[in-house]
Amino acid sequence: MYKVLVSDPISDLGIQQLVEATDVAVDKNPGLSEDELVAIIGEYDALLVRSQTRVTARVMEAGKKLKVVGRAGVGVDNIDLEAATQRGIIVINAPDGNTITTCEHTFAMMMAVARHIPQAYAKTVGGTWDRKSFLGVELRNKTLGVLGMGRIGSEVAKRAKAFGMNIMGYDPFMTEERAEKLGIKLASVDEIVREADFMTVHTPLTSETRHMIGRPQFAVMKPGMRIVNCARGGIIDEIALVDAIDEGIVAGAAFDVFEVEPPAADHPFLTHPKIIVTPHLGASTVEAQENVAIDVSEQVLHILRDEPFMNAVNMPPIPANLQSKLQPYFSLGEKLGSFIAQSTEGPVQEIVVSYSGELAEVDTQPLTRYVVRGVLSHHLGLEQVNVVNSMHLAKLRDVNIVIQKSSTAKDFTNLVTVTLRTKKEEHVVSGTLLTGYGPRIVQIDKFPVDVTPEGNLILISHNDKPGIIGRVGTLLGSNDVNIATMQVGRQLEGGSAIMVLRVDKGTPKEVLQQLTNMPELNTAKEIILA
Ligand SMILES: NC(=O)C1=CN([C@@H]2O[C@H](COP(=O)(O)OP(=O)(O)OC[C@H]3O[C@@H](n4cnc5c(N)ncnc54)[C@H](O)[C@@H]3O)[C@@H](O)[C@H]2O)C=CC1
Ligand SMILES: O=C(O)C(=O)COP(=O)(O)O
Repeated sequence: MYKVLVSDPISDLGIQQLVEATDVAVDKNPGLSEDELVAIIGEYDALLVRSQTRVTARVMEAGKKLKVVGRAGVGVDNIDLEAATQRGIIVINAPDGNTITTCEHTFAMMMAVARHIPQAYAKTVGGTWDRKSFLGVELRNKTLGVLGMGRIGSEVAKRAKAFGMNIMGYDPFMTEERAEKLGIKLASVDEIVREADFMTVHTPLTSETRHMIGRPQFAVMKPGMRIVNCARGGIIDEIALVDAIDEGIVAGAAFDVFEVEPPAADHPFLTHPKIIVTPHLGASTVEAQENVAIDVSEQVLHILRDEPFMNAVNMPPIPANLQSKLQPYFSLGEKLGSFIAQSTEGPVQEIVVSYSGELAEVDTQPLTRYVVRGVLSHHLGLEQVNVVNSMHLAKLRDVNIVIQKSSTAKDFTNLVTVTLRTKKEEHVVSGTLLTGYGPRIVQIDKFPVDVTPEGNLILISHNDKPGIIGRVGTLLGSNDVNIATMQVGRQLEGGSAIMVLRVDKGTPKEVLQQLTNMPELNTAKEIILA
């Protein structure tokens, strides 16, 4: 039974599929402190959060069984991604479910700041009928600068056009073609601050975006600018903004997010007459909360059940068409890695993965992660290594990963070859997927073979002499080790050769030793492929 902890207020309807899953038990416990979370996280396989719970390195460390942290929303700045990656914990988010909702909140804020709605409301309900103090401005014919043209920024730009606004957009990944399609002008931050009448930010908070609007930008800003932030506190320098308003540069600001949340009681935004605020409500609609909770629950279920999943934040995304090409090779890649690690002695120095045939034409990075996982899990344990942290763990241990590609694969449509170099020796294994037969190991070092990569194997290296196969069979038989299949590979008659035996159960160490002691037999290694 998988245990899932929900530590922020997340839509009940959205997590229904988790609650109803017969292999999952869900506990809801919102509002935990870091210490409280650390105390209980050890028993959970998955953690579901929004933006309040801080999933720190301490929480990850205590989460001994933790496989996935699911963020019902977009921003993952409350989750220590580095710590998650190191521990092989997958972090997923629900990037699409709250786009429209946050875009609509941005408009609510933009119009509220243009027409002084919160200030006018407060005065009216306070008993004062004041029609003079709240002269507003129209959006029509004004220029809107959008910093960050991702999901939300693009939706904001589309809607702003309906208001008759001219739009300038800045995003490092925005192409001229896309800008043209959206009917906006690509511009730099500098151009936007100098020319726009309204500005809205929709980037994540990163070292690059922190204070991207600060004193130098306010210094050259078009007077009368109105600024909206429904993305992350800290993208706009809060103190510099207050000064810019007081100096008459900025006419008003609408903020949904703060550098520190909740803000201190004496935060200048809370009392400034030209700043309006909401308490991080961008994603807070019934629809968005259901959407993000449904999306994240679905992916968490996949991860817990070892099924393919989407939206991992600490792993590069795999496009769907690539996923369908690579998926069948994931298990083969991991088994080749595991096979070669078990058959090669000494500390690992280099893993060379060669892809030939059609595989050489696609991005095989995701498959390489499986191969590396296979190699490292032999040394570090299967629990420690997964496809999220396999490359990271290899790098930490100074293991060099080399990728080679060749468009021809001799007799096969595709071939994956893994060479393992240790301080002591070097071995090679190749595998493929045979249509109708499934995965096969087709070469071990220089010997062609045909081995199904599963179960308990014994890999023997020997000299090709009469009688040796019989003696191996007799020894195993007399020790109650039943041989299911046997493959022999050699290059030249009487030369060096290998034997791969599939046996029904594990082979005791003493038996392997007795095999190794046989004349004409060089090594005998047990290889277990799950
Ligand atoms: N207030 C709220 O409740 C909510 C806030 N958000 C926040 O809104 C922001 C945007 O969300 P999405 O549009 O879904 O993300 P997204 O990932 O689709 O878009 C972010 C865009 O910012 C761009 N970007 C990154 N660095 C940049 C830089 N230095 N300058 C300009 N652009 C840069 C990226 O290229 C990307 O296109 C995130 O910070 C997210 O956490 C999202 C949902 C709700
Ligand atoms: O999705 C995001 O990035 C948000 O900021 C929404 O945060 P929330 O889930 O409302 O705590």
